[in-house]
Amino acid sequence: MAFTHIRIPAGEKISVNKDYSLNVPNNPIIPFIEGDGIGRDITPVMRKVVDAAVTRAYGGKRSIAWMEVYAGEKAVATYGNNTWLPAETFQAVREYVVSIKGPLTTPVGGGIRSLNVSLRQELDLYVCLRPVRYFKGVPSPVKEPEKTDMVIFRENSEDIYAGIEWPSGSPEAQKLIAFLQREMGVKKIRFPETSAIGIKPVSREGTERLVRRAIQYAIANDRPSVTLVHKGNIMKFTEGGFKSWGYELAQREFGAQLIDQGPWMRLNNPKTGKEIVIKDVIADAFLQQILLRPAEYSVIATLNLNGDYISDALAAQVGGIGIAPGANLSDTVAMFEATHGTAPKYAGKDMVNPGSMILSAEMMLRHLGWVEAADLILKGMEGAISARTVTYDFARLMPGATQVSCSGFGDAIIGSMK
Ligand SMILES: NC(=O)C1=CN([C@@H]2O[C@H](COP(=O)(O)OP(=O)(O)OC[C@H]3O[C@@H](n4cnc5c(N)ncnc54)[C@H](OP(=O)(O)O)[C@@H]3O)[C@@H](O)[C@H]2O)C=CC1
Ligand SMILES: O=C(O)CCC(=O)C(=O)O
Ligand SMILES: [Mg+2]
Repeated sequence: MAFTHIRIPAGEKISVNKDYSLNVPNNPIIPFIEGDGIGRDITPVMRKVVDAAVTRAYGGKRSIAWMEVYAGEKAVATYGNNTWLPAETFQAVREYVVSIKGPLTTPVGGGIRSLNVSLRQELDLYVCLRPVRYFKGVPSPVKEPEKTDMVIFRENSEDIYAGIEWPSGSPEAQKLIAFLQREMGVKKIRFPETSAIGIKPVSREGTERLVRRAIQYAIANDRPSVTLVHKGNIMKFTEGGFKSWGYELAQREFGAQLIDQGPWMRLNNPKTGKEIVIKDVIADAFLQQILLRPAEYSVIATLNLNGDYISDALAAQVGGIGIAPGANLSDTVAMFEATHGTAPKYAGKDMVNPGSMILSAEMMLRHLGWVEAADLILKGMEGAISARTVTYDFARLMPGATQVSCSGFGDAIIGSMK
């Protein structure tokens, strides 16, 4: 079907096999969303770095055909009529299988709901995958940042992010509160007249598909443990359910056995024969342990809100959200995106760190199987940082470093690929 505003470049579509593996042509069409705020700074730099890596790795045999698709402020400017997320953007992202996006603005307290969350929900991108690793030379607030090496699997389709909530005083909130009080015997709403109210759906299916992907990842990548992070002591049936269903899945599908009386379990990695420990920790305790004993954690499986908080907290330990990459995944579609937002005060200043988006693209290249190009991006990033050529966020913590612009950092990465 023809698009209205999306221009299809010369190139070929990626397709998905029955076993979810990809057929990647040498000139795949990759949709990209520029993003709001600093999106206009970091997205062009990401594209330039990726193109340089691909050219260097494959000498013209492979190239990416970038296809701009629209969301956020640029969509409204392009489509009019207050169109924040055009239907053809969903269609393109689904049809072309692998895409990358810049950050999108979400107003607080009113206005449109999160476009980021809408994309994830609509496309059922149920895994938010956020690896957190240290690059040598990056300034960090902790003494041994290299001990932080975790991969977060954040459930991306349910929890309070489902957006089922009503404002204080609204007829809907009043109706729901009255129902809870009259029909469900609820007596614990402290200020029923003025309460806003939200609903937190957490399902067995949603938990199982997320935890399954986390364990599969641990097996494929020779990781020593998977930790279920939850607040099940307080939210017994939602977060507590996540914990129980996660353990049950590990037993049922991966043959995990209790360690002593449990609840911790172990399973044998069928690829390596090594042990993988399945454990759990309560979310608040986890947030202090990642600072005190980060080496004890490897793969993390958690619910949507916990995963949002944990992502930024862990990113800070290894240098900040300027270099925190990520991906949103369904069984077939993959949409890569940075962990950070639109940082509006820096928009258009060619100043911020493009590292998060570049490393998200590095994950994307690896997902395509273009590992040589992905490796070149890592080499370039490591080279630029070790030469102490960095953007403001690192420079302010690295006395004597050379501060460069957003685009200057991209050029330093390209220069270090040699
Ligand atoms: N996936 C997405 O699209 C996301 C969108 N958002 C949205 O973004 C908007 C702004 O959110 P906000 O809470 O300010 O969070 P942001 O992540 O946009 O920014 C917070 C701070 O993080 C630092 N930062 C962010 N990105 C970079 C970068 N590339 N390089 C260096 N430093 C960086 C800056 O710190 P400093 O001031 O110290 O320099 C910045 O002020 C909101 O509308 C929010 O909803 C938020 C998160 C994810
Ligand atoms: O959608 C948003 O505006 C924020 C999302 C967010 O913080 C995240 O995904 O990490
Ligand atoms: Mg966040």
